[in-house]
Amino acid sequence: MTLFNFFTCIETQYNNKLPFVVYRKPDETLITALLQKNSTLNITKNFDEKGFVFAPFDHALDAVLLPIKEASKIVCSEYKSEDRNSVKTVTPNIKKEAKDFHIKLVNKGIDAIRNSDFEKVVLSRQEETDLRDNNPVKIFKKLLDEYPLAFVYCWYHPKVGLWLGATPETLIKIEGRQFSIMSLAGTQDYLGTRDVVWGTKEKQEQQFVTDFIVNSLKSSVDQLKVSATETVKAGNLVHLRTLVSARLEANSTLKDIISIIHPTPAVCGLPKEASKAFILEHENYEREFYSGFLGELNLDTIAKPRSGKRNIENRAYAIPKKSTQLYVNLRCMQIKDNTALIYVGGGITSQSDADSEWEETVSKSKVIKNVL
Ligand SMILES: C=C(O[C@@H]1C=C(C(=O)O)C=C[C@H]1O)C(=O)O
Repeated sequence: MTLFNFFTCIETQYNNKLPFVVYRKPDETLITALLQKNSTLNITKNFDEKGFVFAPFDHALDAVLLPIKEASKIVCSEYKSEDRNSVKTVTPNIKKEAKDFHIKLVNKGIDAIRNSDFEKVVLSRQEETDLRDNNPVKIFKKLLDEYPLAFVYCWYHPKVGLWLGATPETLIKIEGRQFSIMSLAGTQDYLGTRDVVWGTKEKQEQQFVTDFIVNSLKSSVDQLKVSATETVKAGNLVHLRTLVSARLEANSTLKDIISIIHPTPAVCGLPKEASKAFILEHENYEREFYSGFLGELNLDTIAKPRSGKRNIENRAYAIPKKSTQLYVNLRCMQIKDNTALIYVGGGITSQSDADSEWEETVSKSKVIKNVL
């Protein structure tokens, strides 16, 4: 399909108020869109259908499914970045009350940690920005251009809303029974190199995430492996990242694994229930789908042979498998009329400093503001 036709189909779908998702996976060129043929709001409870899932932060709320059987799938492989002369300087437009509220919130979190209510909590805020242009396809293209290493998406349902983002964080990838989970936390501004020194606060907050993933999964998986921790670039920021991989035991389902790990301490806290209760009580807005997850669910794929040789015998061993690739919904926004609601947060530990945590959310908000 030509580039023009591809984006015209998406615009028509949006104008007709029909649900769709369009996305590009990290470091790939292929863009995929699923266009739902009706406006039904489908929900998944068991994560056993095939389609695209969009799940909220609060796992007590419903996850929306775009079922593959109710959708037309279109792809585009020839997208090239356009030179848009986009203005990159972001004018700070932050209300003093918003800053004061966030600093108070972080200090409340630090006090609760010192009081041993929990060890880590991720506290966030929502920032409103007026849009010069609210065309989702134009904004999606800018996200594609700016963030080639992110999972870039635009998701729409007339009964739910319009969301876009460019997230650096994978929640889980599963092919057959083999899976990997990302532990991503710790943030610094990117200053031209990934060769940076990390403080104990950042190392500890990321270690909390890795330990949580390993400890909560070790009894339901085999062959658990933990990678070395590295510094990764995500737009104007760098983070610490570790990958945990394993095989699902025969009697564990995707639903089991999701309910164990989501929301991870990268977006919620540790322990999960106490930090989540604090978030729901003290943040002054609803996270909805921010820090939830989204992605392809149980799609058919052909598993590649293990050997690098691409010969006929190898192809004979290629096995059809189900593949799930879910991403954490970060560096995202919701568009309502001419306003973008941008969502940003950061991990608070006993060593946090409220002013630095505020600055971290300001840096994170630039990921989205850069494209508006
Ligand atoms: C919560 C966010 O990001 C998460 C929190 C991070 C941190 O506290 O350093 C880093 C990456 C993400 O796991 C966000 O971007 O809103």
